[in-house]
Amino acid sequence: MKDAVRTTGLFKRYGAQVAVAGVDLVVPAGSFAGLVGPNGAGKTTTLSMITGLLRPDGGHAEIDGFHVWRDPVEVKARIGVLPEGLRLFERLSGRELLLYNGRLRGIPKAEAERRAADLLQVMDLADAADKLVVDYSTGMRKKIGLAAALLHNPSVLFLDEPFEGVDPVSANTLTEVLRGFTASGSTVIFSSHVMDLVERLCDWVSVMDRGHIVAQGPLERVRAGRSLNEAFLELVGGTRTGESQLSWLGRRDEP
Ligand SMILES: Nc1ncnc2c1ncn2[C@@H]1O[C@H](COP(=O)(O)OP(=O)(O)OP(=O)(O)O)[C@@H](O)[C@H]1O
Repeated sequence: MKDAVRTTGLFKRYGAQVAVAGVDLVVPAGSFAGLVGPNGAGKTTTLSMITGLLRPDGGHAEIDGFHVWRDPVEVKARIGVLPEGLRLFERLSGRELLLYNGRLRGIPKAEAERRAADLLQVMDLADAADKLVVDYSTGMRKKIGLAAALLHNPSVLFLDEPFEGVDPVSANTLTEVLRGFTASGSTVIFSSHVMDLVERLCDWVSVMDRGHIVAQGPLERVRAGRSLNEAFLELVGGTRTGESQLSWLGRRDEP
């Protein structure tokens, strides 16, 4: 099967801190892939390097066979990104934001308007389409960000914590949109801490810990008969709070 994403020895350090320590990430085309790992594992740094937002100190990354740093135009045309801490043009309305993105991507005006209307409808943002983005809630911002990332029909979609702050009804809608997207052969890669969600949505999982990939492959192989949460805790050495730790917490001394 063709790989949508392939990195070789991807490496990044911040001063003395090695954030990504030689990562070989592989995601087959058409996957709904989860990138999971504890806080500080290097997920955001890895995704930033793959999407061309951050230059690696070593190694390389390919998307649909195109080199992220050598063929940036080819790569940028193929990817959609919903980054962490998304910055939006606050003084545009949701609709204007989508149309502006459409123009940047070279989509003809009438087609961009049609796609924007479809996306606003599906994301349940039609009533807020003419409201300024600055007045959107956290979940609405996620949804308009996702709509903007989908507008040009990318082949590979990168999402950093896409469901954070999104209500259950909207999360369900997003899930359906993304499932339909991968069913047609496109690829989704998203980072999350919510194992149940990853287990429910993904058919491919990459587990990162301290800058390394510690497990990667089809969900069933990574789980190996356990829940993904159990597998995750075993892989990253989940610590249990022993009785000796925080022994004062919750204690009420009798007067
Ligand atoms: N701009 C930066 N300057 C210095 N150190 C950084 C910077 N960005 C990330 N780091 C460090 O790199 C490591 C990996 O961070 P990264 O944000 O990639 O992890 P993550 O897996 O996305 O974490 P989280 O799940 O908490 O979002 C951490 O130790 C972090 O402190």
